[in-house]
Amino acid sequence: MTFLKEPPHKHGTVGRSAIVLVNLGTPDAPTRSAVRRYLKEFLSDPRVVEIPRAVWWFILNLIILPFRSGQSAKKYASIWTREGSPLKVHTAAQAQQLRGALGERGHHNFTVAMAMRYGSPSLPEVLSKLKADGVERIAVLPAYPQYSGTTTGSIYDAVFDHYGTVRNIPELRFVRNYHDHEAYIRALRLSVQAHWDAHGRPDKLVLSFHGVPKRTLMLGDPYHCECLKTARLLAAALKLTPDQYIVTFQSRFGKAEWLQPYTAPTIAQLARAGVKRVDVLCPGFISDCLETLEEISMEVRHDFEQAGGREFHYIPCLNESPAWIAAMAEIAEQHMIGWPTQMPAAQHEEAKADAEIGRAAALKLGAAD
Ligand SMILES: C=CC1=C(C)c2cc3[nH]c(cc4nc(cc5[nH]c(cc1n2)c(C)c5CCC(=O)O)C(CCC(=O)O)=C4C)c(C)c3C=C
Ligand SMILES: [Fe+2]
Ligand SMILES: [Fe+2]
Repeated sequence: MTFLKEPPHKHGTVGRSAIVLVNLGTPDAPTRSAVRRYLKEFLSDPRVVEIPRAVWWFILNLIILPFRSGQSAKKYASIWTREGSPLKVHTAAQAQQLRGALGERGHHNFTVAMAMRYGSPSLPEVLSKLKADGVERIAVLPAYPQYSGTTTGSIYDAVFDHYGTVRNIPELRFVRNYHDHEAYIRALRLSVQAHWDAHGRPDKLVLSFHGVPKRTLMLGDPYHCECLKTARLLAAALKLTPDQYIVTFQSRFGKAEWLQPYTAPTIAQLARAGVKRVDVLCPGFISDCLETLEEISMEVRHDFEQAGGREFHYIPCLNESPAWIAAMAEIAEQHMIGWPTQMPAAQHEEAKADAEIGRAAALKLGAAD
């Protein structure tokens, strides 16, 4: 076993802490080849597709990638912006604003970075850069409020895999979920309230979460329960009665049964049943992306209108809303407890003196400076 080369040890520096905001990832461009590369990495993850590897290799390489890459590229092209993929643009902006919000709370001796589970910037790339910058403590913040083995679990895998190749491993902390965090629910409530203050209220609020195969629920994945809890807390915060909202699951992939009810047919059925206006919120996504901007705001909107619905409102994700940035700062702060991010000057001096002693001793042992 060989480990990655450690950067030269710098005596006289104070170890920094870092928050890494990790999102799913997205293609580098809305082209067939870039989407194929992204889908291949994503769909080869055994956390995402739990089918025996040899069987899945044939299905993925001979059926899914040749057909889906071109279709998905067209969808990506319909939401692509001048700055790039919305998912990446929002995640980068959130990381930058989180840095500012934590600074306002007095945390200065730390870094905020963003990474993607698939595509770039990759976790190994970002974690290596943090090491080179002298980071000694890392809190991993997944962009998923609800835990699922398919998403959060897979981020943990990638972090563990990376540190399996590292000699000097930093202190690690992981945010597991925040589906019921008061500040997250508050940010969702404020976003819905602002939409209703500007546009009036719907006949039905649809809370649409990304689906997962039903089998994962039966095998113990807590995702379904966490989605339902988010919905219950948000409905209570908005003072909604059970008939004023519904929880659905979108983005089904493949032939197997996924969590039900499915978003698209449910919304079409609402229109057929005489519901004139629906508002759709996707609380499981903290950034707008293909699944919200194209699938919900374009495809599902079309289905609703075709089925006789009159008014379809898509309520954007939390993105860079001030309440969400504040919520992220609160969640991050709770996971940095005890870390010297607000290090007083006296401690800085003490750490420097300790480092000098260490440097002198290491030099005596023949270490390079
Ligand atoms: C194949 C199985 C999939 C599982 C399980 C799954 C779970 C899951 N995904 C998200 C969040 C996002 N998924 C996004 C895109 C996307 N998801 C799948 C498949 C599964 N997802 C595919 C194949 C794709 C790519 C697009 C396509 O070809 O349809 C995205 C958007 C990415 C973007 O670039 O904008 C997000 C975000 C969650 C939260 C989740 C389980 C809880
Ligand atoms: Fe997905
Ligand atoms: Fe449940």
